[in-house]
Amino acid sequence: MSLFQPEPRGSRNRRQDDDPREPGREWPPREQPGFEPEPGFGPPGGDPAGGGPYGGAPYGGGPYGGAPAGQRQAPPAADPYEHTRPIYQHPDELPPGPYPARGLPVRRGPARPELPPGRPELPPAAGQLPSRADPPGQAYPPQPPYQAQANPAATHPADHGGPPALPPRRYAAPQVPAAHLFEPAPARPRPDDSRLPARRDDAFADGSSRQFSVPARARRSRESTTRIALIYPELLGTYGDGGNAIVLAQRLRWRGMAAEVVSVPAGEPVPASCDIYLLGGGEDEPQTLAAEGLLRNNAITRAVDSGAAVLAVCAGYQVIGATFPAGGKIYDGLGLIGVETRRSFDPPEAPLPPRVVGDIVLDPDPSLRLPTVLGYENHGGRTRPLPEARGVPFGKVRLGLGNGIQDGTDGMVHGTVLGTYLHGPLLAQNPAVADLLLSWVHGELPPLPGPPEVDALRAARLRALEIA
Ligand SMILES: NC(=O)CC[C@H](N)C(=O)O
Repeated sequence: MSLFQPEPRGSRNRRQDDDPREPGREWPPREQPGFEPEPGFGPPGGDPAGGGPYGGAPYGGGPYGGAPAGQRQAPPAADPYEHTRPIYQHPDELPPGPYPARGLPVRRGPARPELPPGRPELPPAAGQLPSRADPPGQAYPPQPPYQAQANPAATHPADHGGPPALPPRRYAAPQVPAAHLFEPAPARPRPDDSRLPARRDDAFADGSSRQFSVPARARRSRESTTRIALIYPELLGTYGDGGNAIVLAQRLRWRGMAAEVVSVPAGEPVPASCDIYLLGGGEDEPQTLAAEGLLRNNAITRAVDSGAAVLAVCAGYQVIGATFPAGGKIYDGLGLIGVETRRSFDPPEAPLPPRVVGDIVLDPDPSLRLPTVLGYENHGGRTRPLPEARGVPFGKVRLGLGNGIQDGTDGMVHGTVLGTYLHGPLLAQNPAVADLLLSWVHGELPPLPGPPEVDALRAARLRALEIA
């Protein structure tokens, strides 16, 4: 049958047959006698290491109950969604507060003048490239005409002039042949201090080694528009992590501050002038394309050097580290934080499930002064600090896997850079983490509790996970 022929009425594949909204249809459905889930594609709670196209039950082990793959699912409770009710309140019924637009006045930045039509011109040998997001009026050197191409990496302007010289990476890829990664690791000499990355602590108010106090030179005044760069959403946007940009912008606006989300499509140069850079999760191959694009102008590293903050989730976390695996090879990351990622490390870290999918809960590092952090994870990579790494883990894993190494941690925080395995989107479920990032850019901000829907969601999730 041709793919394009209409399906016959009553076909098993017709989605309408399963539409719970069909009149007279019971929802949630009763247990169906004889129902056996397919192995590897089982009901919630299935084996996270199991088969399935994504390495296991995609909704496995969560707060929504469910039986292990291969076992019959328990009959649903009378109303399994009871505990989520409060978060679906109609906006008109919400308690008054500075949350919706009708609360605090929204202050917008000055209108941006129209850019001249067409793309800016670039030099034949491009070094530090201007970006379409940089202020207009800048003199753009000549550039060949823009040509859309299928391969996003190939459209990068640096392709027209050869790769620019890169600044030195903080954490270089260790010179270990890939085959060694699955054998006992050779003892690695600790580099002498002169080779260590520059101390970042001197950016902080009291010059102490507390890395998480407010930076002395908060990069932005409260009056200027905070620019939030969403990096390569087509490549690093598989898991809804773009929501982190919305949360950051909204929490600024609720405080009467102006915010702008600058979406940087793959193939475009990354502006170095943003205040916060967000990198989300992605599949292995898009992840390699993202790393390639980011290494071309290293704008994020330059921005971090002048005080910008970075939140990198999962694939993004792996990409800002020293190295990561994809398709049987090891790729260079940005070296912004001192971690390396592999499919597995030597014992005692291995063996571990090939992929971890499910809820994750962290007790954040005490220096961050954050409440419990909630999210979900879906990754095959395992991440560990390099011997010379500075910074602290984002948190201790209370539920889930995180970095997947023996110390039971997730993520890494160093200066104004936060890498973690937590999707969610992270900031939607953990507004305190959003405010931590904002404080790195703006200094201490007025407290902003809630919103109440998020408090209700957090409470419901913690109850469902039997943590609260
Ligand atoms: N969720 C993700 O971003 C996945 C990251 C990476 N491709 C891994 O599987 O480890």
